[in-house]
Amino acid sequence: MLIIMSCCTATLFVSSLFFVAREAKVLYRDQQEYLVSLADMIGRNSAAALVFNDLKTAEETIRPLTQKDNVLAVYIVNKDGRLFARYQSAAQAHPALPLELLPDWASPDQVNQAVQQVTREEYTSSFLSGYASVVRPIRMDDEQVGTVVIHANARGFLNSLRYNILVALGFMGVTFLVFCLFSARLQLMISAPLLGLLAAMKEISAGKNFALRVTKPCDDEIGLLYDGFNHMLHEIEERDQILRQRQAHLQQLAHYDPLTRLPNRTLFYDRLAQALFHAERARETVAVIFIDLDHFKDINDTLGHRTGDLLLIEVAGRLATVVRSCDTVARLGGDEFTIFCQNVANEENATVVAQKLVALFATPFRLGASEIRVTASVGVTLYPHDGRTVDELLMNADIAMYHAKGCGKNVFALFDKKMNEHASERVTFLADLRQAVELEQFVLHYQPKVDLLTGKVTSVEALVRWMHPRLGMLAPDRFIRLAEEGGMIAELTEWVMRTACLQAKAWQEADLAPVRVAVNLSPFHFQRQDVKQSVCAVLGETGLDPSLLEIEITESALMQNDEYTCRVLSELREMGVTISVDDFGTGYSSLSYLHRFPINTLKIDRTFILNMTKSSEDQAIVTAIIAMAKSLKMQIVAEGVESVEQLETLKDQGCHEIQGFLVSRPVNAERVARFFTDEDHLQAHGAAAQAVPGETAHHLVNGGS
Ligand SMILES: Nc1nc2c(ncn2[C@@H]2O[C@H](COP(=O)(O)O[C@H]3[C@@H](O)[C@H](n4cnc5c(=O)[nH]c(N)nc54)O[C@@H]3COP(=O)(O)O)[C@@H](O)[C@H]2O)c(=O)[nH]1
Repeated sequence: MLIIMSCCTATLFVSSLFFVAREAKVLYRDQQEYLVSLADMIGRNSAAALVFNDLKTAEETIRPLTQKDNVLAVYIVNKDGRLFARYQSAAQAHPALPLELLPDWASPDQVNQAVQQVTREEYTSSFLSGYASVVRPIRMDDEQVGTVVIHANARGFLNSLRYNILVALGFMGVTFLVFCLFSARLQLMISAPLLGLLAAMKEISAGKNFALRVTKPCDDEIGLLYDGFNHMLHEIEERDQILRQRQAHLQQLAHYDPLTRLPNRTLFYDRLAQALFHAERARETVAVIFIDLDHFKDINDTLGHRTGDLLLIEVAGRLATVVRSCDTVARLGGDEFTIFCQNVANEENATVVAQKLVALFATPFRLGASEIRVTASVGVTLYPHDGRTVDELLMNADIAMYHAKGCGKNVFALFDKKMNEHASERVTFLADLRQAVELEQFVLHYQPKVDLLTGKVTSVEALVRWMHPRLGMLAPDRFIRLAEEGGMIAELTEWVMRTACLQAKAWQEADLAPVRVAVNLSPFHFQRQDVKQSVCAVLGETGLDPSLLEIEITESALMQNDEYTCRVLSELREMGVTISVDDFGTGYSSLSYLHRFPINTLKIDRTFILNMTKSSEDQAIVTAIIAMAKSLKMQIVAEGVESVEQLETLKDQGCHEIQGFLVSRPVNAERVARFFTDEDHLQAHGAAAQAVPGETAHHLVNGGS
């Protein structure tokens, strides 16, 4: 704008200057011509007066000039060079003129000098100084008879010049003003849309609102610029949306459990830390609750992971109904859930929440067509009483939960400092077990299975015991689960299998009747290890005939990953190994499902045998299992037979074999070998049963052990 305005102003100035100068020149010429014509007219009129030395006429000639207010002085000089006639204006101030200074009797030289002086440039063309003069000869018949000198002021010329300059300046000013207005308008036309764009850009970048759009003011280049801007915004908005979606997804993944959509461990820790911070200032109590489902692993193993997942989702939904909106329910992983409740008034209130949580599991979970019963063990700890940090509180809630599990599950426990001792005991116990596996601090006891028709021992079950250096001989219930959790079960099972096979081989070599030995396989081990490979290795190592090895797997192990299970069992069967299903009836398997597996034997769980004589339902279950197994051409073993009454009922039902304290408790290898005779081990019980069944059974149990 400045450059354009400067150029235009300069152009205007130069052009105005040019026109003013041109006008001045014309004015000057007009003025000159006027004076010359005036002088010539005086010369013509006074020529005769000069010739005839008629002063009066000459003065009359110049008198009209005195009326002209621009004429300052008029001099007529005769041919002798003397001042003949003169007129000098007294009214108008003017500088001293050369002839004015001369007296009437001045000599011709003086007059001539003065005339010469007037003739000189400064007096003839000094318009700008405000005066003009002309010197013209007076002629008569081509002879110069005198000279006329006129002095005039150039006020008219100067006024005209001033007027012209003023007009030019006025024109310049108006033009400049119009130009300024026009250019301002022009600038507004260009800059207003750009400023609008700039304002929109600032608004968008401040509010990060990329959904905003600008309305284009015209269809020219600026309109195109607006279109481009909107297009750019559209692309940014799209990318922004994708970015936000991805960020939200990442946020979700980072802070929420994808299965249950509950907060995960990270978010729970974060929220609990904040809650503790708040509680510290407000002097409030916070309850931290740890919930673990009982036997969830079995459900997962038997009904599959899909069902397990559905159950976890249902559990998550139920847990959320117990707490307030300000509390947080989270899933730490697996079947472990945590809750913290803010501003809990006292321990009683925390107890109420824990009771409600346990009660939540009283109603079975309906998953599709099936109904699942699951319970939970709940541990509760309180801030600040039991701990001040997130880690401490969670650890104590976990300890309390383990304590609840130890108390028989499906209960809650409030943290007590004494529980810490139990927890550290567990850690010590785990370390002991690890060492025991390394040092092979175990022994095997064997329990015979007896054929109900012949009364002879068909096989023995190898049952492991831990010879703990401090605690003495420990039953497997005390350490099998721990070995599974501690990742030692495969090593332990291999030891059991190798020892049992070596023992069976030893019995065979001692010319005892060949007895099959049964080994328990943990479902954990079965699913995660190459079972076939370890069985082959042990058989190869010990040289035992595969037909003398029996593998017992639980019903739950059978149900998980059935394709894999079926393949492994078939391979073992092909090798000649006998396959038994342990604890049958406790799982969730459909009876018709069994025929798909290469199973030799079903072992009816001892809980059914125990109640069989008292409960008609258990009796019916046993009858059904026996009938079904027979139709599938499977061998039936009844576990936990303790009384003659049970023995007789099983006989009547057509059960094939029994195992239990009635025959013998699990005993060491030497003692169990006494059963490997042709003797009918049931005959005595039959007779005894007639007499004093309870006593006989008791005697045998003790004797067997
Ligand atoms: N994975 C492995 N599991 C094993 C191994 N050794 C044992 N176990 C499992 O531990 C559980 C407990 O075993 P245990 O304490 O040895 O108890 C066995 C018997 O003593 C008991 N039994 C036998 N007869 C009776 C009876 O008449 N009454 C009664 N109350 N109990 C009786 O039953 C246990 C054997 O049961 P089962 O295996 O189902 O045949 C137990 O689940 C073992 O399986 C191992 O090496 N690996």
